[in-house]
Amino acid sequence: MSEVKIFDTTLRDGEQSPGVTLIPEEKLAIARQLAKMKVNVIEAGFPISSPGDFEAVKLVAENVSGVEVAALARCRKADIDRAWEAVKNAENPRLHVFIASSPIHLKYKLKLTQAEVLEKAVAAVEYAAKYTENIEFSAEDASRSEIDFLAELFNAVIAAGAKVINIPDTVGYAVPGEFGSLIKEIKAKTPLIEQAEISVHCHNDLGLAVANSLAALENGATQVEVSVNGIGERAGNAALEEIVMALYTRQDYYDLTITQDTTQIARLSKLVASSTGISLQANKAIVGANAFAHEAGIHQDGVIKERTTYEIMDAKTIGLDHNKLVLGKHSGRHALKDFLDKYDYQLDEASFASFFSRFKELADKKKNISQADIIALLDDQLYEYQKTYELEYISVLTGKILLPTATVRLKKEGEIIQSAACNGDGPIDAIFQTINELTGIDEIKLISYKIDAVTEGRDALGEAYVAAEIAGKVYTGHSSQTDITEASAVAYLEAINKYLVYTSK
Ligand SMILES: CC(=O)SCCNC(=O)CCNC(=O)[C@H](O)C(C)(C)COP(=O)(O)OP(=O)(O)OC[C@H]1O[C@@H](n2cnc3c(N)ncnc32)[C@H](O)[C@@H]1OP(=O)(O)O
Ligand SMILES: CC(C)C(=O)C(=O)O
Repeated sequence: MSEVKIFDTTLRDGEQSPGVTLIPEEKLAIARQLAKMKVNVIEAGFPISSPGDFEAVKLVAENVSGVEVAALARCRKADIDRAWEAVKNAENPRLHVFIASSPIHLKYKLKLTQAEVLEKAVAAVEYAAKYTENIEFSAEDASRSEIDFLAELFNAVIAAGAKVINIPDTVGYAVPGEFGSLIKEIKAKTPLIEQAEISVHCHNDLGLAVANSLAALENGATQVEVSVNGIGERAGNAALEEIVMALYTRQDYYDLTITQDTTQIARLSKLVASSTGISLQANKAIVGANAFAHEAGIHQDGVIKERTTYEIMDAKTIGLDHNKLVLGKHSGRHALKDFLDKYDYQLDEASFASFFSRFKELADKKKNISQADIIALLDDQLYEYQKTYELEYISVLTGKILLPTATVRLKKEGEIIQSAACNGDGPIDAIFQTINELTGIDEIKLISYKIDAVTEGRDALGEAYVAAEIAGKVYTGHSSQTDITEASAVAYLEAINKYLVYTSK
């Protein structure tokens, strides 16, 4: 079994994502987390590109241990000098030099012949070899290059001292079978190939970066270049988490080993998302919010009975606490029952059947059903409660220079009581405090309060949710009204009424 080396380029190619700039301290924090995950190589930047990037590479090189640190350079002496200056104090520094090899790049961009490119590449590797033996050479746009020239180029740079030859699919043009064959052919056509490691660097323009990288690994590549969350130039790079988890999960298929700590993935992904501002789509493989969530009843039933029916990975292996069963329109009885068991609610068969119907009705109406929604629905059914207090009238005065003042009139068992309180941190707080005064229950701790718009437009229904702790137990209330102050007051009274039913038993 050969070991696959994970070369992470989040801090170099990842930072080439449009709109992303990482300050040196952010790069250091990400590099530390990458080292914690035990990636083999961190490409920390392209030092000639700016003083800030030079600083960042230096900071990473001098402060992160247990991992190789690489710096990128064009085939120019000034680039190589600058890259070495930045990376030289790393525990194991690597110089990564590159030049394009495809006809398109040679003709239009570099305006060089193949012979001139070969000469520049060899000269650059020989120059880098003055500093270190740890040299990686990349043939940019390799997948659109002529294979014989590519093999000749690789052979020449290996002779000049390159220890890793990298075969990038720079513009994400290759498809898996083709890219796998390219690696095989390069191996066959490059006489000195045994003296170097073969690396691949795939872009995701056709959504094939991971598939192409895996095809390359199956055909002899042993280093794969990746970025966290797949960020990078244009559509990005092969995603680190997807490559690592594919190799980890499919050990039955691949004859390859990895040495990374997969439990650091979730943390790393969050750190990169927050530092770069590139948030993740919910269905992103491995690290998206839905990657370990199940909503369909048949799937939830399967997962409750045996997790592996619908999960090929355990959420814990990437550092999450657990998977999620999301209750919604597509959920079934087993998932709802599981939720009730978790919260220790016992319902007989008839009550459960009616609760399930009410839950489905709510799910049809509401896009997002929260835990609080279900508990409120359940409370409604469980507490066939007597409404000790009912709202008769409410008025709230508030404004920029006014202290919020609420006047509340309640009906208590046929009798009208009224009070006004001029206090509170805002109009809703003033309402709640006035109700406390009227009911005489003042040891109420508001645990959560939220307002959702149930419908759209100026006449939207507002749904208020209240969870309040009274005498050590939590009671919930909810109410939908066009007036959100009224909805809030009714929801708050509902929680109090439930408490009164409970304590009178
Ligand atoms: C596939 C990749 O991801 S490669 C990495 C790409 N990353 C980046 O470009 C990010 C950092 N880049 C930068 O900050 C700037 O482009 C710099 C500092 C590197 C260079 O800036 P400038 O000197 O102003 O040049 P500019 O970027 O406009 O053009 C690139 C020049 O490098 C040349 N060049 C490109 N690749 C190479 C190479 N591998 N080796 C030698 N020269 C190269 C181009 O032909 C062009 O040369 P010319 O000025 O003689 O026409
Ligand atoms: C510098 C090389 C490896 C690169 O980023 C690419 O070809 O995409």
